[in-house]
Amino acid sequence: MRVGVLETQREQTQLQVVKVPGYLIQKENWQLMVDGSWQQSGRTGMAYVLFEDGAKSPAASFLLIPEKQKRLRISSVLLQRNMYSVSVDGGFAGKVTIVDKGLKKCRSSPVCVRASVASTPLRAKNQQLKIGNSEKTVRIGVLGASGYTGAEIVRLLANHPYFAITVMTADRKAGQPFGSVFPHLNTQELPNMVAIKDADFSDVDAVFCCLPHGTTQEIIKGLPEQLKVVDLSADFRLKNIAEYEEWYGQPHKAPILQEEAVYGLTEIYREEIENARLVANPGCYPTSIQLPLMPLIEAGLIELSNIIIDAKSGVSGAGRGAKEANLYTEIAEGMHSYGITKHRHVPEIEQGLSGVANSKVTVSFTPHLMPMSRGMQSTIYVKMATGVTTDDLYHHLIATYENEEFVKVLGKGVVPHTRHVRGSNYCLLNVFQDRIPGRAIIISVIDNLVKGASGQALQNLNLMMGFPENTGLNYQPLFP
Ligand SMILES: NC(=O)C1=CN([C@@H]2O[C@H](COP(=O)(O)OP(=O)(O)OC[C@H]3O[C@@H](n4cnc5c(N)ncnc54)[C@H](OP(=O)(O)O)[C@@H]3O)[C@@H](O)[C@H]2O)C=CC1
Ligand SMILES: CC(=O)N[C@@H](CCC(=O)OP(=O)(O)O)C(=O)O
Repeated sequence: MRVGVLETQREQTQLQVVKVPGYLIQKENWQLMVDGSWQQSGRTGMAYVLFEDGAKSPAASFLLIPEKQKRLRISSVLLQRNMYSVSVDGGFAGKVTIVDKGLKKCRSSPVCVRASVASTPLRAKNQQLKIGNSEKTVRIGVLGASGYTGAEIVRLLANHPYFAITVMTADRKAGQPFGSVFPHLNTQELPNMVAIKDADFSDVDAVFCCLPHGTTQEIIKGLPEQLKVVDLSADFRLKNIAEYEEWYGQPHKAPILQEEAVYGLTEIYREEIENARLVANPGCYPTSIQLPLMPLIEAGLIELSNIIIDAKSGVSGAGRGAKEANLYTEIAEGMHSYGITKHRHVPEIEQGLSGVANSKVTVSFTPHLMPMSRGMQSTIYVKMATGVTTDDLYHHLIATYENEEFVKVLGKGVVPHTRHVRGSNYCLLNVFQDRIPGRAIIISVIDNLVKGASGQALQNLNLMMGFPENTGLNYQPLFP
């Protein structure tokens, strides 16, 4: 059954409201049908869902070919509200139809469906720039493919319909076939790993830079300027160069690029990331900590002082390079703290929290190494603002993340475990009442290699290239 139709012309940005009283769109049956032609045939078009508050989320991407009709399934998580609109861009002229195969009468209030087409020439041009010259596939370089986060990028891209790896680099393992370094990914057809100096970037549109911090700045500086870059290292995360030099003990070698870099905490800085060329992917601890704390601080629900973070990481967080401290005998059958009072993620966490607070926030942060290969938990102790309850914190986090695919607040009292996010891009959160009146305990878990590194990096590159940010990331966690 048809519930909304819009005829449009190129360059038109027009909303048409179609009211369907007494009906609720069943999200699992909801489809967009586009029927028309595109100015930029052979490129990728985007459908967005626009929410009442002005927020805009990519919903589906599709190849712009002059086909008669195309049905697009919209990511269902975006359709949990009753009112939204849809925009399609990429230089489209034709007809958009919203189709609901399972339209059912519902008991709730009347629903409005708005259909729109936004297809200005500028949008179409941006889309063209984003995708690269006449290619429908984005050509990807993975720098540091022989490391843990590099391999995780390769694993995730195996399911990506638009990204294809054309260049892979390694240092000590340069020259070795990727499948012999990581036999679990042996079935993929991949280029050989080469040293960065031998890599040919003429066949690359975007790179994931999975190199140790300190080596990264000069390497990114040497890349062709048109490449989009997501840097997984810490080299571009701190806005203040002096602070970088203080915490990382070395001079910054690319301060101009530092100014350009956008901090890639996807759910918080989505719009800046969409328009960025260079994204500094957050550290794993800062991801697990800022996702719950930033909205609570911004809303004034917790005090800025007395934030205590007890965090724990799996050993893959330290990378694949051999280090005495990471030997089996040093890690197994026990746990220990490290970096006490001086871990380099402290300034990154404080930078993010201070930014939303508009004043300096300091935290007590102690990381621990756990005898597990992947996973991360941050247990965060906070003092609530006067009159605020743990229910207020809980409901605020629910409201903040209700339309997010990868950040989930669990049901009341349900404890997030690291094993609930293993191999997936989820961050699971919950809030608990402390025994001490006025205080609350927040628990946040991620997989350090996915949401804490390569998964979030892919989320970011999807946005930078104009694709739905969940593309290639629909992995359910491995459990048990
Ligand atoms: N592991 C994690 O959970 C997270 C890591 N990060 C960050 O991501 C980056 C990569 O981490 P991870 O994959 O764990 O690290 P690994 O140590 O596992 O891998 C490092 C990669 O970089 C290559 N490499 C090392 N030195 C050089 C060099 N001088 N020039 C060129 N290539 C080099 C290595 O090649 P080869 O092996 O052939 O020598 C390898 O491919 C780091 O900056 C890390 O801090 C961020 C968030 C989480
Ligand atoms: C277990 C372990 O050693 N973890 C790493 C953090 C991993 C990470 O996020 O590192 P970057 O900031 O370099 O990206 C550490 O504590 O240094």
